[in-house]
Order: sequence, then C-alpha cells, then structure tokens
Amino acid sequence: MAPSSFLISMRDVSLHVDGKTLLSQITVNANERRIGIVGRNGSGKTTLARVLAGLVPATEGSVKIAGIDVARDRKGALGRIGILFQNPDHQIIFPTVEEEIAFGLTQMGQSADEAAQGVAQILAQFDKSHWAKAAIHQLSQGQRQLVCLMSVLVMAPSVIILDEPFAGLDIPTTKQLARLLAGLDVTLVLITHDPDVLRDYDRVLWIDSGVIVQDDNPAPVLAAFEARMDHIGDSDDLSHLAG
Ligand SMILES: Nc1ncnc2c1ncn2[C@@H]1O[C@H](COP(=O)(O)OP(=O)(O)OP(=O)(O)O)[C@@H](O)[C@H]1O
Repeated sequence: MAPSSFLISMRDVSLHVDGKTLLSQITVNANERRIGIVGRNGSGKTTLARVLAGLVPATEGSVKIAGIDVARDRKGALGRIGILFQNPDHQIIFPTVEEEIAFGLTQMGQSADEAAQGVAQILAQFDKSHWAKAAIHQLSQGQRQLVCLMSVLVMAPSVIILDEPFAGLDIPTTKQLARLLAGLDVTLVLITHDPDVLRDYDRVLWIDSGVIVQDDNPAPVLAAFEARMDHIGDSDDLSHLAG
C-alpha cells in the first residue's frame, strides 16, 4: 500500500537535538486501531509521541496523520491527533474545566458559542455537567486526567496518543479509564511500561535508543521485550540506565 493510504505514516523520521540523536530513521505505516509502544526509560517513547503529534518537528523525514503533515499544518493536526500526557498538569492551562475544554475548539477556529456547545456536550456525555465551572486545581489527579481526555475527545481526533495515562492513578480509576479508552471509536497509540495492557492490542512497537527494535503483533514483541527487561533487571549495574 502507498504510504498515503495509511492513517499514520512516519517515513524515515529522525530527530537531532543539540547534537544528540533522539530518534533515528523511524518508519511506521499503520492502520491498526490499537497500537502500543514499549521501551525502557529514556528510550525515546515520549519524544516519538511528541513528533507524531506534530508538537516537535522531525529533523528529517515526514509525519502524516490522515494525509496531514502534522508539523507543518498545525491547525489541521489539531483536529486529527490528540495527545494525553502522563501528568495532566503538564497540559492544563486554564483555571476552570469549561475553559480548558473549550480551548482546543477555539484554536480550531470555532466561535465561543460553538465551543460552549461542544463543551456542554462532552461534559454531558461523561455525566460531568456539574464540573463546568469547577476549579481544575480542586479536582483529583484522576479527575484532572479525565478533563484532559475530554479536552482531547471534544475535538474528535482520528488518533489519540496516550503517554502512560495510568501512572499515578489508583486501581479503580485505572480500570475505569482503561474501560473508557477501550470503548472509544478512535485509533489509540498507547505508551506504557505495563505489557499486560497491550496483550490484546493490534500491534506493538518496541523502541530503544530512538530506534525501532521490533514492530509486530503483541505476542512476539512483548515476549522479547519482557525477556530483555528481565535480563537487564537481573544485573546490578545502574550505569546502563538508558540515557
Ligand atoms: N528536548 C530535549 N533535549 C535533549 N534531550 C532530550 C530532550 N527531550 C528528551 N531528551 C532525551 O531523549 C531521550 C529520550 O527521552 P524520552 O522522554 O523520549 O524517553 P521515554 O522513553 O519517554 O522515557 P520514560 O519511560 O522515562 O518516560 C532521553 O535521553 C532524554 O534525556
């Protein structure tokens, strides 16, 4: 298939920052609906997510989502791809829930009235209409994570990247969020340190030192990844900590 017929198309993507190569020759053409990314601390997962979302332009190569060059066409990218970071406080910028959720919509060119309608709809969908005027800083971390997810979903993207979304959440909140994500009719790219979350995914990429080590069905990739992680974990030498 031609690269243009894939929802996600990364071609020969490299990223060099301050003379350091953070990503090297990443090529991924994907139409799968559930894609996992695994790798050690410092292996380049978050960096890849930021490049895929168009937040950081690649030094070489191209990144397209649904045919949109995400680094060049930022407005087009906003409606195609959303990103949810591990720590909601890294993406929340407004004091109230409704302002936070409305922001992306106005960035996409919607009027204040249109955005207000979108906000009301998404809050109602999650049974959280009573949160509209709530001060975000008074919500718990899991609740703030949900605000971020609603802020992404309200823009109806084709792809959502989730960077360790379960970190810091308790077991019930994790289960609720996992169930919610599983039910979404959207392509998910999930970065996680927990291989169990990815067992029923369609495809898993294993990244190490900014390159793709393996890209396949979950079973072979996760088996090889876990064996390698166990092997490294059994050694005591912290000097090999990635990065
Ligand atoms: N802006 C930057 N400038 C220089 N180096 C950076 C920058 N951003 C990330 N790095 C480096 O790139 C490497 C990959 O970092 P990244 O955050 O992508 O790893 P990760 O796989 O997400 O790690 P973790 O699992 O710990 O979250 C690290 O060595 C990091 O220090």
